[in-house]
Amino acid sequence: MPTLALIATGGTIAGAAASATDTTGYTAGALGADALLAAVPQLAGVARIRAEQPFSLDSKDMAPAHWLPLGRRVQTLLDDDTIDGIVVTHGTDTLEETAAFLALTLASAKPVVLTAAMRPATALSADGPMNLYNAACVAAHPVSAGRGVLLSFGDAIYPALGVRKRETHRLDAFGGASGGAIGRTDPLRYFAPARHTGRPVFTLASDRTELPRVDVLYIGAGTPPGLLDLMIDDGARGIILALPGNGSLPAAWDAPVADAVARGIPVIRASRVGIGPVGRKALDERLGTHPAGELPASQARVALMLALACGDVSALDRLLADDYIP
Ligand SMILES: NC(=O)C[C@H](N)C(=O)O
Repeated sequence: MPTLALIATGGTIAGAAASATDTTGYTAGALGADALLAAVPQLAGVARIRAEQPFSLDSKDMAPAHWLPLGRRVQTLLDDDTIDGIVVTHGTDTLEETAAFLALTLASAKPVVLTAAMRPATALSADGPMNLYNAACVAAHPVSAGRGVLLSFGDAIYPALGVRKRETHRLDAFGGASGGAIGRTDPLRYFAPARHTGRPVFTLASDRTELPRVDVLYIGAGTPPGLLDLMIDDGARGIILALPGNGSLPAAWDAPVADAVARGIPVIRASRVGIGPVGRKALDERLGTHPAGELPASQARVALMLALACGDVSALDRLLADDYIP
């Protein structure tokens, strides 16, 4: 029987409310890993599970200061010959950021599977127990090896890079990049490859405690381009523009963006549209911007933080190239 490490970090999957019908007024991260495991005795038929709880957070409060030790701990467990795979339970709100961080920094062919829930553990028809069971099945199965970091959620399996929360309340809250899910857990099967398969794009120094600041700026019709300088003057070292459509830059932004790039501030063109790629355009050559490819703005931000931390902004173009992520 395989051995899995369960790293519980909080979230609604570990949430508790005063009543079983309350799915909004609950405390995320109220329950520990032992309670999550106790709710799914069927896990005993899937794997031996060693649980640990580095923190218990509502994921809205997750930050790079949590990603860094989490990533180091996951890598240590991956390097342990007695561990066959890892399951990370997490809140849904910033799961896409943590997933991207792990996908871009871990080095292993062993499965690393994130999961979460939309209803607290105390709710009628809580989705957490089945999501946890499925995530353990995914992490324990050899067919999941070499597919990089995955999200198992709502009977679907997504590659970490490109995944995004797309619904505020529905149980199938996540969507993938243009290609969507690469597998399902009803039953477990894969029908598409994952292109990012566990080789790290960025390798961080082991004593790092923070990442360079990168901000996301949502561009509405008529948003003043002067905001760019305000963010840079306030300390942003890189900028993600969440632009209309397929990453269309309003003409008034051309000069300020070119100026920011000339001052050494990398700028990534992402989209404020929920799903779909942002490909390279002639303006990227002209202004020195990078297209986000299939990454949502939230994950492009993580990628740029890592690129700046490693002094390797050119890695972004390899990472974000249109053909990199399925
Ligand atoms: N569904 C959830 O997990 C939401 C929760 N606020 C969290 O991200 O921790």
